[in-house]
Amino acid sequence: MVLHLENVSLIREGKWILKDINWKINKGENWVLLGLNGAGKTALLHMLCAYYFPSKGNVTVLKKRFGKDPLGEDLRKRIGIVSSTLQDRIYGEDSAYQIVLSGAFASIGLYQTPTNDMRERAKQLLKELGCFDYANRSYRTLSQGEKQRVLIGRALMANPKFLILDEPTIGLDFIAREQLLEAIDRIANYPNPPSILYVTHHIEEILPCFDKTLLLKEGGVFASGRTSELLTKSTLTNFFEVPVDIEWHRDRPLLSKTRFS
Ligand SMILES: Nc1ncnc2c1ncn2[C@@H]1O[C@H](COP(=O)(O)OP(=O)(O)OP(=O)(O)O)[C@@H](O)[C@H]1O
Repeated sequence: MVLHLENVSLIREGKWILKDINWKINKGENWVLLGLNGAGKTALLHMLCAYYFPSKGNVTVLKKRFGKDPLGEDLRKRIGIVSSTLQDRIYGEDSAYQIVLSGAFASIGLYQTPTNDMRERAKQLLKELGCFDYANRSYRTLSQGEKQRVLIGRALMANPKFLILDEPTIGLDFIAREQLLEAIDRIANYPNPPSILYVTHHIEEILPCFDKTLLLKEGGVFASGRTSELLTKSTLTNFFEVPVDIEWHRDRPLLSKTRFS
């Protein structure tokens, strides 16, 4: 099991931000976490990364029960994360290559000497993700799309079992977004892939490899299960509380609002 949340709730400043969340991610599953602004996605992710401790309930990630088992560096390496919080912490003067390499140590910046195997793996990831041409450029000079690929490379460096991609397409144009989604699809089809959790507001970004979806609304689970069964006109109309239509085009969903109310 990759993730198990049991009756997880979170209170901040007297307000229930997450309410009674139950959620299991099994090995081999790829999930989308979908919610509108303020639904609690960031709070939930902070809990998975042990930045927040639940006010109630249990969080278990990769067999480590938070608050019971020591978490340590090993767990940090087994969870790869790409998020805007991470992006803000990266050192702009580091090269794309150094940033990918730093993933081997789950560190921000390189403080240890990488082995030759690590160097080879970093180069291979840069190639796979189409970053090789700018491997020696400093991070701050990269475009948003280039930065996101480098961070995905960093997240993959330690061969994680769980890869969390928190709104990775923010700020990307259509072409950069589709290229990034193609790269994510390739990762999902690796021989021994990590389970991927893809957090988004955008239904059209749900790739066929994301077979499971959790709809988060006002801090609670609105629905969860097979993506194809959840992404229906009636479920999404109830979820968004506005009438919507959903169409499928080449196994990708397209959402539209049917009328203004
Ligand atoms: N530390 C905190 N103290 C008080 N309220 C908080 C705290 N952290 C989050 N919240 C509130 O909890 C709710 C959920 O916030 P969260 O950032 O998790 O939403 P989100 O789904 O990530 O939204 P977005 O898509 O806009 O990033 C919001 O109403 C937010 O204002």
